[in-house]
Amino acid sequence: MKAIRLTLCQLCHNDVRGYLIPTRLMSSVTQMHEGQVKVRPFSEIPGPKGIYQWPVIGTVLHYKPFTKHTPEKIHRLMNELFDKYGPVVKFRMGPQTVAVCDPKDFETVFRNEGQYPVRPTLDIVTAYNKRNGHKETFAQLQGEEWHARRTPLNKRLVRSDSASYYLEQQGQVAEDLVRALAKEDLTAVDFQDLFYRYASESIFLVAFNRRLGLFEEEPDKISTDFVQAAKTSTQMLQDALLGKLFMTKWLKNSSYKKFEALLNFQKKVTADCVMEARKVLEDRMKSGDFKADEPNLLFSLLSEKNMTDEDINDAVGTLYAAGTESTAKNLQTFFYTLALNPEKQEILRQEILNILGANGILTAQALSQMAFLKAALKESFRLYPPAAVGIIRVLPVDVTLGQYAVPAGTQIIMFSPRPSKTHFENPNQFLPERWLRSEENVKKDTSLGFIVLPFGHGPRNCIGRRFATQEMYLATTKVLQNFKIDVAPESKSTQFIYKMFIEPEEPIKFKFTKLH
Ligand code: HEM
Repeated sequence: MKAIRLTLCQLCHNDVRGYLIPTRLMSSVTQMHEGQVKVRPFSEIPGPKGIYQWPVIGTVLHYKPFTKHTPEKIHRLMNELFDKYGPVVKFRMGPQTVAVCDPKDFETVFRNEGQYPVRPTLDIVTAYNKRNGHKETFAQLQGEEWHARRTPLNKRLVRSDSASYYLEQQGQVAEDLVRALAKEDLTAVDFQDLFYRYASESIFLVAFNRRLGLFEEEPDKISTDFVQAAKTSTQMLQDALLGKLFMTKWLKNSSYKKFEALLNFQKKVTADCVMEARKVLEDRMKSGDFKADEPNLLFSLLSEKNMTDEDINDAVGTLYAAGTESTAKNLQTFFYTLALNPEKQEILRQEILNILGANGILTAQALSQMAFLKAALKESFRLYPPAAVGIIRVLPVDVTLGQYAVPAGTQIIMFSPRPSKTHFENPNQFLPERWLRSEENVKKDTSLGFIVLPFGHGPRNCIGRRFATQEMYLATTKVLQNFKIDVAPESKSTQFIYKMFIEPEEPIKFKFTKLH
């Protein structure tokens, strides 16, 4: 089962002979180890052997009915492999893969990822784009092509003030969420749906300059159809990531046709919304009401000479798609963590009330003072890592991981959920305070800074991280100003699974009790 396509060739799997590091490798290794280190060849990396190393079958054999594991619980499989084989494991996850769990190795990988980090892509998306004559989606590209498409977005999404421009508008969405949570008799599924609507509405207004209206009594049909199409296609992408739709690369089977129809519809709505925004922009330009440093993302992209309409549609469509489930699911997990830890929830509420009062609105200045809020979210990310195998790289150079030589072109998984538990005192406790004192800890060992990486790291990290955190801060401050968060007893031992991002095995029965 080849779930993942590598765009760099995998020619380099020949063993590295000789036990001392060759001179051309030393640059990457000497940063990590002093003096000459004995390096063992790639062939000696421990892991399942024999048939487990065969293409397709080697991956399939890790899961039911051959083992007790399922792709959604890949974190358990990974932990089992590390328990058995040590901190560097070679196994099949699609291609032959090396998985590491030591933050020192994460540091080595990131220091060697180069200017254009390579992350594996999804075959079904590439097949769709090729079959329909579209350019490849920017998040699927590699090398200079990826860089050229990411650069204009970086400029507008990653600057510290890029998200704060939307604070007020996104704050109104947080108020809609609070009103919806105040309704009685909401079920566990309703809560899940509300978090989804919140994330969807918030990022849609950034990407398309308008509201979807999902909190209205009767949302517009186009909006609900668009959201449903995005939800279903994201679920299909999750299946593809877990290796379930690999035939769609070769066959236009029924799954592929469904995916194609969903994407065609989303592309049409996206193009209509962007065209509408272009008309508004043209009017503004005619009346002289447009400056070169426009802070509005869509207007700013539309005024960029180096971007075609197709590039812009792809960029904002990708931001919407990548920014919905991710934020919804992680917001839900954060609320769950706060519900299980009422004393910490109270400390956080007091911080919010001290800075904002009972009804105040979050501003960039207020946010800069909320150290406990930021520490609490980081600690929630540590306890419940957003993605199990979310950070993967294929390096352009050979490196040494642990004591093993890993050739360029190998798929490398950095499994951060494990050091999130092994490298911290009282790892199962929710202790936001540990991040308030973290400066000195991080100074002691730089690799510790590579453990809790909810948004990845380096030039290819999550481009939407400022928006994701802003939306989570907005929702949390508004909700804690208004409610006490609790969960029903049966949800207190919720197990989490991964479908691209973390989600509860069963929907969580939240209880939002009004404070006033
Ligand atoms: C809590 C919410 C989110 C989490 C946990 C998350 C996590 C991640 C991670 C782990 C990566 C891979 C990074 C790497 O390989 O180093 C990523 C990539 C990406 N994320 Fe997010 N993300 C979130 C929200 C968002 C939002 C709101 C947007 C859009 C506004 C977004 C857009 C993207 C895009 C486009 C990429 C691919 C970037 C590229 O390939 O250049 N994400 N995200």
